[in-house]
Amino acid sequence: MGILHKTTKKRKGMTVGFVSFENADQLKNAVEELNGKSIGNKHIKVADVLPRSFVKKTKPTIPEDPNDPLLLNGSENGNNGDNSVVVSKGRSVRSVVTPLAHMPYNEQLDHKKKSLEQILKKLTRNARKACPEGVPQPKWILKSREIGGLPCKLEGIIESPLVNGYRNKCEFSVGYSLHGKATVGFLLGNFREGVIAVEEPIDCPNVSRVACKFASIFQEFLQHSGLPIWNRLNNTGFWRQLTVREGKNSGQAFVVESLEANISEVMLMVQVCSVDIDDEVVKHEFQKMSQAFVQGATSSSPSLPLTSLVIQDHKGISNAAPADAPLHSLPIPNSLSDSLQETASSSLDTRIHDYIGNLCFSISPTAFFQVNTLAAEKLYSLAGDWAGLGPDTLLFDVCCGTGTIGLTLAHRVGKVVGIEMNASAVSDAHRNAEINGIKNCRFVCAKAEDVMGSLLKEYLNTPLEEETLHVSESNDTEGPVNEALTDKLDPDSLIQRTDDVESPSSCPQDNGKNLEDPSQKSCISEIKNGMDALAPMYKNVVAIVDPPRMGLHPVVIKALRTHPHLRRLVYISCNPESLVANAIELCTPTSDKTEKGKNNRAWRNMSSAGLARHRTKSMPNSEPFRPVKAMAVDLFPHTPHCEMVMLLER
Ligand SMILES: C[S@@+](CC[C@H](N)C(=O)[O-])C[C@H]1O[C@@H](n2cnc3c(N)ncnc32)[C@H](O)[C@@H]1O
Repeated sequence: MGILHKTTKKRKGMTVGFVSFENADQLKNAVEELNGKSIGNKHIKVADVLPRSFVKKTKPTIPEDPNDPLLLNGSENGNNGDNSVVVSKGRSVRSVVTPLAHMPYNEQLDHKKKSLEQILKKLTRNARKACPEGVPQPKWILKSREIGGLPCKLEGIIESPLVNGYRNKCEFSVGYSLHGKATVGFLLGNFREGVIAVEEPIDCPNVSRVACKFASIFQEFLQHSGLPIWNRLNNTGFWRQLTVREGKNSGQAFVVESLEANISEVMLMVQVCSVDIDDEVVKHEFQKMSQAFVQGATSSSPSLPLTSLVIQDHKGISNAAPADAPLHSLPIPNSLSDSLQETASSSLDTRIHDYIGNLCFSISPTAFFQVNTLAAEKLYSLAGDWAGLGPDTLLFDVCCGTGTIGLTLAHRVGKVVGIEMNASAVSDAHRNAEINGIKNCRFVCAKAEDVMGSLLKEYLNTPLEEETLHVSESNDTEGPVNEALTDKLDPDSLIQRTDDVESPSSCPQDNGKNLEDPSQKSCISEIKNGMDALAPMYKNVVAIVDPPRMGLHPVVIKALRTHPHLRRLVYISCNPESLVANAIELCTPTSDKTEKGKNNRAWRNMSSAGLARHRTKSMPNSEPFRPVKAMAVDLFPHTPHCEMVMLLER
């Protein structure tokens, strides 16, 4: 009907469907247009969605994405503003956020290993089912019976060097507690379940004392603030979320016995929604808030570091702000104590730093960085060891964030090509290469699905047709891809994104430091304007992929699978289900009778593995990879999550 909206959802057989909108205007217009309209002999009735009241027996919600503190909070949260919070009896914030905390750590590891084995078996089962008729089953499937149905050996799980207080980043929701008190902490469940109560994080063993303390300072401040806290039932209010990011300013050895002594930088990012609020009032509140943070930090014993204070202004319904949500930094008042005067002078430097091995990483407020730095170091070194690197290796670091994997392995390879869609993370990656004196890395700011094919071709020294740079393989995509990945490519989009890339010299946090590396502005234009001048024929082409929770885009999988020179692929994943789904597509044999993808909607009800099986039917005939070995690294003690690494070869 041409009605603008964000998503629609209706289960088969249900007479009720759900429509969500980008903004209040869209919603208002849809209500006016739709209410009472007839479809066939039925009339549409529009009603508000009321959260179901919480049912006692509901299973505790396990946060879905350990790296995304938003989901650590519950992906949707809220309070109803009148303090009549939905009661979730018997739940504690500790059991929601850290559901394994009641087990000794070695039992937690056993528990995770068993559940990973179950997930891995899906790879064997689905690849066996998807193997085309007349094509022999690969050896790894036949041999799987000898190892209990696993596609390859699960070599174990590497424990986290730090078990408590390991998170270097926490996003605390602002809401009302079960007792109606304005609270800064974690949700007791998610909005979908009707749970909107927020409780203090004090009992969550994965949160550091420093982060807890800042949450409590902010909570105290909110009791006296003149501006309202965010109400998720009607999407109004001002204060939404507090992110605490911790960093180090020197690479000296980590002292496990005294965790706080290792933290020398703290960035606080406060998310607000300033719509319809007078600028002067906002300014005054921010001043009071900065004072409160400084006062709280200096009066703590020992005092807490506070090096940057950032405001993120976000109007959207969920707290998940887009990467381009406006950010501005607030000066940190240098009154109160001498120790803070020093930090005040650097208050415009809105970044934190962390160390992996002996490399320093400079991280901007919204860029991804693994939340457990010491365990991440183990993860990256495992991935490097399995990747079979050498001076003749070209390493693709797919979904490279701030460049962590590529930069830590750069000294072991000929060249690193990193691909990342978040412009500030790419800018950080360039800066990180510069500050660590690393010269053999190139970072491309784009969605991997838009450039993977072109980059692989470039390093094969195959001349690229001008059009292929624009067309992108995503035209072949069939069936579902995650919403975030369904962007239609417009011919100019690649060029557009190049311009979006923050040039380090114009970066407000740059303190005037001009990093004169032309490659920093290169991005897609570099691919277009004649490729890497030196693009030699690397003997050994390896990819380490570390995609977000939903896994790799089908176009990226196809590009990796159909590139004959790519013999080894190391897949890192925080979601073993999507790793398995992607591995089904990478490892299932194909035949020369490729089916054209049918444009039916049956995929809507398919599991991720079923969907992957379906996609293998239209994979061009190509040599499949085989799973060689897998290993987990526990980055998230006390939660059911861990990172999984799988080596694929052919
Ligand atoms: C799990 S993080 C890994 C980052 C990095 N490898 C690290 O360990 O710090 C996933 C990264 O993928 C990026 N990303 C998400 N979708 C992407 C896409 N379609 N193309 C390229 N990068 C993407 C995110 O911005 C994020 O930085």
